[in-house]
Amino acid sequence: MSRRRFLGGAGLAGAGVVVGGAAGFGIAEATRGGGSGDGQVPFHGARQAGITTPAQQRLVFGSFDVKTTDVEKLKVTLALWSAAASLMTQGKPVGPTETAPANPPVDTGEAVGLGPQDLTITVGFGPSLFDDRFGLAGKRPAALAPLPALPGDTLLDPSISGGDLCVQACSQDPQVAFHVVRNFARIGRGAVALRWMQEGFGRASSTSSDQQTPRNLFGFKDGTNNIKADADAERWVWVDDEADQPWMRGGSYLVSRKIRMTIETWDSDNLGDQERVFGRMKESGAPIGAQGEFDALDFGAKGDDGKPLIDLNAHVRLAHPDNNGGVQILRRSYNYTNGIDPRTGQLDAGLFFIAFQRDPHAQFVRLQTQLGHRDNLNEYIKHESSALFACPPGVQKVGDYWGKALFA
Ligand SMILES: C=CC1=C(C)c2cc3[nH]c(cc4nc(cc5[nH]c(cc1n2)c(C)c5CCC(=O)O)C(CCC(=O)O)=C4C)c(C)c3C=C
Ligand SMILES: [Fe+2]
Repeated sequence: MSRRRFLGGAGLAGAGVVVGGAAGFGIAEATRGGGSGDGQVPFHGARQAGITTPAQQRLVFGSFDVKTTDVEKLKVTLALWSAAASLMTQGKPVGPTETAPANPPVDTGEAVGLGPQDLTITVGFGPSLFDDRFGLAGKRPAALAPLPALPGDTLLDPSISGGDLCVQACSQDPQVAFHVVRNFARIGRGAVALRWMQEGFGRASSTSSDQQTPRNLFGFKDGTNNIKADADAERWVWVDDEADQPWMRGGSYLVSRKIRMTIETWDSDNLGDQERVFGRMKESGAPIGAQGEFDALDFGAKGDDGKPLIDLNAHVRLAHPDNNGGVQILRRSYNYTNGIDPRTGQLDAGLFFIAFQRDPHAQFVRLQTQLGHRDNLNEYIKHESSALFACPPGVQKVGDYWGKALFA
């Protein structure tokens, strides 16, 4: 298929995907809905949704390997995905669910009638996409160099790490989010294949001051000191005009870490120690020694015994910008459970940690190096998977596609 043909939409129609027309633009003013499922987050825009968008309740995250070595097929897949995403974020199927009885329906059907549910679909490119298969080696940004080995990485499982492409689907409804990854896999069959997938529930990071701070599976408020102001996002999340690779301007880098939490051990720990681990009070979320959740952390405060109120290896002390040269990240994590670990009979559950930033090496790596060495929390967690993706700027209009400037 020629470049002109697929950019003209012939490829989309040929693959059975209805190309989103001008209807996709009419929702620029759409509001985020309540419980009715009709909340829409605009898909088209200079920046991808699903990064600074207030975190929805549910996540389905898919990592894909590219199976073709034909760059045109890869581009067609990304164009098909972009057209399908425009439709799904409006609550529409990606094509007819009723076809001739002899043919499979184009849309798989499970999201019909559920509404858009604040769906956002965020796509990223892994470092491995920039090997010698697609002629992209010279276009890999310095910030997309693979993550170095970090303390605590010894238990990482390569089969659930990395990937050439990622899709982060977030929604208020789990089936709407699942529908995205399933249909992306279906649309891309022959060109891409799912490598690993992770579901998440109960957003475990507050990303907006309008949201009540949610709790992680250890029962602590998570996201209190997250990036919430636009100015901080400009400084720490979005790649700006000085980027070494122009195609990433307006994008962001996503780091994911599946972090198993040893819940049974945690549940037998006493409350005082649980609070010492984080440096915050469990119920209120306040820093130890303070009253309110949003009170400042005072790392110099000492108790009657002369010891620091916030332990020297407390998670919040080690992760705080004051102790990391000012560095911040935008956390957008979700709780997860994959049932019971058959080897131990214990809960297989934890935090699917997602962070967005403009430079993962200067930000995530710096934080995790310090946390991995000293964090009190390490006694109760295991990092099981790791991935890094460059999320390009947004798809601006119908006919454009994720990464168009990369392939230009
Ligand atoms: C490398 C970055 C981080 C990893 C990995 C990480 C794992 C992790 N965190 C919690 C729970 C909490 N984290 C909290 C704060 C916090 N965490 C990080 C970074 C990582 N966390 C940062 C930058 C911060 C903010 C520090 C600050 O500025 O004060 C908190 C406290 C509440 C809050 O501010 O969000 C909790 C609770 C878990 C359970 C976990 C791995 C499973
Ligand atoms: Fe944390």
